[in-house]
Amino acid sequence: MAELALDVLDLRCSYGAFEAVRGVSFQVASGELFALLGTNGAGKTTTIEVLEGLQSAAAGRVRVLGRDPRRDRRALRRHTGVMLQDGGLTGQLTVRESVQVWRGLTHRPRTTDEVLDLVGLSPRSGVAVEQLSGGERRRLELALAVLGRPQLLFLDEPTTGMDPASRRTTWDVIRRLRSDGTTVLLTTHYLDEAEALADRVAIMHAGRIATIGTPDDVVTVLPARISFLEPTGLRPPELPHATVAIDEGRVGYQSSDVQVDLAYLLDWARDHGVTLRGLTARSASLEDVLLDIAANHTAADKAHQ
Ligand SMILES: Nc1ncnc2c1ncn2[C@@H]1O[C@H](COP(=O)(O)OP(=O)(O)OP(=O)(O)O)[C@@H](O)[C@H]1O
Repeated sequence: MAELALDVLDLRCSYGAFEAVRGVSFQVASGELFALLGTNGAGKTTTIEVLEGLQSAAAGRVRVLGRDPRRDRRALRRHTGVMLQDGGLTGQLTVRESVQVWRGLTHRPRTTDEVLDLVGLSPRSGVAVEQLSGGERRRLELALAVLGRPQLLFLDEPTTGMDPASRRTTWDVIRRLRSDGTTVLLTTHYLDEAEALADRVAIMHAGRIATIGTPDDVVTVLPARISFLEPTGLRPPELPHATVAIDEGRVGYQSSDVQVDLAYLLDWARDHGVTLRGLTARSASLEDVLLDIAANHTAADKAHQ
């Protein structure tokens, strides 16, 4: 792996007697966009707070840009940008004034025009923060996080409250930052966001990393899905590599060889003169993987409590 921006080895964190992070290890290369995903209470925020130097680890070794995030917090602050879930903006200031205030606190900041242009807020520069939409507010928080051209950017739920168009604009900004060489650690509950943006993802559950890899690799552990509306008066066929279930008028197959099964299904439909209405065939998604992890780990988690 290229130079490491993040290096986490066997991290453990506790709140009193409760161990919230139970031996987490991962590495993020410089310039990589890495998404930390998981179920509620999985330990993502705790892990990120350790990386940001806000919390101490109970055990393990953590390096951020080669430094100890707790001991070297001040030095690291120059090289990292943090977009928090509630960025502490002042409602009466305009967008431009907010950026100007933060510029005064930032080492070698971008110009106000550059950063507003980057996040698409130039047309809103004279508007008071309290009059911004939720999505515009998140984009202003993103502008403040990248004001100091950070090497490493922490993005915590960056598109919460945004409509689809605003999300796409924000994705483009994040992609641009990444292509300029910024390392990004993203957390999000929108799994399509991780699919669209991340080079690699880790899915945490109950204090551990359940799976890690590229989005494509992570989803291959589960079968692909084929589905269509149930044809009237005809039993759907058995497919060579799939199991089938019918739910509320929709036929759903889970297939370990989607190409062979789909060809078989289309032959069957032609031979029987059936139109497969609403036909879809797709790989498993990150959401399928997360749901599977949550369902299958439940018994083991209970044993730990
Ligand atoms: N200050 C605290 N005191 C006690 N327990 C805590 C504290 N903060 C977090 N926890 C517990 O630690 C576990 C991990 O919490 P954490 O916030 O890191 O999870 P998360 O993955 O970020 O969850 P979410 O997606 O719901 O925000 C949870 O069971 C949570 O209840």
